[in-house]
Amino acid sequence: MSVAGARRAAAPALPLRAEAPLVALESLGVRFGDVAALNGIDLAVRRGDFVALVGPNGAGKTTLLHALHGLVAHNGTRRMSVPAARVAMVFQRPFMLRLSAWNNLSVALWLAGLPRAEWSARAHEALDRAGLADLRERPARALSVGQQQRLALARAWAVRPDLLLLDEPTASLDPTARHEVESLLATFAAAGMTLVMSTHDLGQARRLAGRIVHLDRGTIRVDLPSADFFATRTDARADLLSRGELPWDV
Ligand SMILES: Nc1ncnc2c1ncn2[C@@H]1O[C@H](COP(=O)(O)OP(=O)(O)OP(=O)(O)O)[C@@H](O)[C@H]1O
Repeated sequence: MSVAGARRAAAPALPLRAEAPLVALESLGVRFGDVAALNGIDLAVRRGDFVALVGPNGAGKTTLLHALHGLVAHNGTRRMSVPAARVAMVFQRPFMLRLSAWNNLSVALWLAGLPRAEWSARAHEALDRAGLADLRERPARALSVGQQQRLALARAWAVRPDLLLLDEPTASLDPTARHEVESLLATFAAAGMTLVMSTHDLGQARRLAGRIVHLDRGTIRVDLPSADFFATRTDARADLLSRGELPWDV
């Protein structure tokens, strides 16, 4: 069963749909000087969603992730339904402190304000989940890039964010490491985490996400359940194909 399918089977659909969105952007715009990076964005992310943001270079994907996080000045509205919601972000290139893998996790748990009594159990569980238990004492920066990215995901998982934002999380990885990261993300999704991920890999979007948002020049052109996006020959798909964003076999 696909990740989206597993999630549908596990989750009671109606109560989730009835809830207020975890985060909602309404008529949101972001400018950098003369550049309108985002314009008229209406986007509601609900608990348990796995949204893939797709679109060409410069479309506004990273800016939209930052807007969801509340990190950029904007016009329009950004609403979060959970007060003091935890939002975590994972980048294309993992950023590790010059500490052991274990201590990188401990620092994240400390910064998240979690009780010290919980740190050990959370760190063990997160490292196990990421397949890094044997590497816990290694300097994080001495790990391979793929291992560091799994550590970044373990670090995010350990604090149980309400929302996990991922900016092209596999763009720097070889196929094996990419597969490992995708498997880990699938376990996060199956556990009910809410994820929004930018990617240039439409195959990856199809494998992981339940919903595809296609951005172009700062506006949302398509926002569809993944099955509908890939089942229908939308203008967006044709456009992505022509720009080389979408391989022919997806
Ligand atoms: N800090 C900034 N200052 C000025 N312009 C910016 C800044 N950040 C982004 N932009 C511009 O905003 C637009 C959207 O950029 P953004 O990085 O969000 O696109 P993207 O879809 O993530 O692109 P890519 O796929 O290349 O990562 C681009 O025109 C970019 O040049």
